[in-house]
Amino acid sequence: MKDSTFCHTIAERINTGVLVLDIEYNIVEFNRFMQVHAHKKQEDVVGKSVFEVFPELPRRWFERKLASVIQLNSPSFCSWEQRHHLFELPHTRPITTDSKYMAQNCTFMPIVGEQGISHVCILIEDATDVAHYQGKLNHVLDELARANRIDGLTQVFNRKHWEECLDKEFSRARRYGHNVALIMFDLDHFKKLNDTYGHQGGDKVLVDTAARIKSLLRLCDQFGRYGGEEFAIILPETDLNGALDVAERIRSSIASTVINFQGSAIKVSTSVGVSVIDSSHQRYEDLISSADYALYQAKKLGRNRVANSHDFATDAALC
Ligand SMILES: Nc1nc2c(ncn2[C@@H]2O[C@H](COP(=O)(O)OP(=O)(O)OP(=O)(O)O)[C@@H](O)[C@H]2O)c(=O)[nH]1
Repeated sequence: MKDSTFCHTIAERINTGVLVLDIEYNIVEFNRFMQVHAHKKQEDVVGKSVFEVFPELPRRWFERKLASVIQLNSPSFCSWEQRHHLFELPHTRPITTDSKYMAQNCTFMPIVGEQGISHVCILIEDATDVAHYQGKLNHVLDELARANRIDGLTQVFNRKHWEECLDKEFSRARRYGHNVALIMFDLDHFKKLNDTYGHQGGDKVLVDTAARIKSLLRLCDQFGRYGGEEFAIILPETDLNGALDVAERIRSSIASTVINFQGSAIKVSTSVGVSVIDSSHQRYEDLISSADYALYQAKKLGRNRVANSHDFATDAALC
């Protein structure tokens, strides 16, 4: 068998597209894979410009790619991750993918003739399965990353992630001398509420309360569930007066809202502790302790109220 016949037989049988162009972009070779997937016959495309046969090709990009392959006399690769596909070849997989076209890995190879590079061979590999499963994997990884950050019940940050946010915000504020305020609030007599309406009733109160408070906050505020029925909010670039305003808004919103659960109208209140970064806070945990201490004072003073740690600074230092 002659070399060219040998090569032609291989090109016809491999499960990869083979497209050979001359340096004027005219099609010279169009193997069976291409004929089947592009639904075009060899005799209808050979001799025609590749841009006429595949008008969807990104012409400028394609011309530059071929120019560099020819100039450098070196192969070049374009993966489906860079460009999902070059040629609009419908895929034949009985699976749902984001695109109706075959994902492609394309290799561009210079072919050297007697007078230098005369042609460029493009190998087109079907990467639809890989792209599909990579997409699924990315989706699962995103979900996992989200589950790692979000509290499953209330859909606000979980404690671990919220503390990581506070750690960063606290370091930034200390370094640049900026403000950062902390609000911690805890629903009052929640045990009694659970006893009266059951755990499901308690859960509904937590979910509704978290959603309502979230809607009161700015996008840059970081809202987390600190534990049980206790929540915490980081307010970047916020001074004491600003934080007290937000705290009062939270308190009054919770106190004035009725939560409907299985025909019952549940009313709940909250005690709120506020603290703003100052020189006594060496670590972010110190800021949490201050806000928590203020929250404890709000409970002690009768609940359904806001207290700030700066009013109890001396007491706190004694604790
Ligand atoms: N429904 C429900 N209850 C929870 C959840 N996490 C914690 N709790 C309950 O919240 C209650 C908290 O009770 P306590 O710590 O005694 O506080 P409290 O009754 O709210 O009293 P004060 O905070 O002093 O006003 C406990 O009964 C916990 O079981 C949860 O995810 N769902």
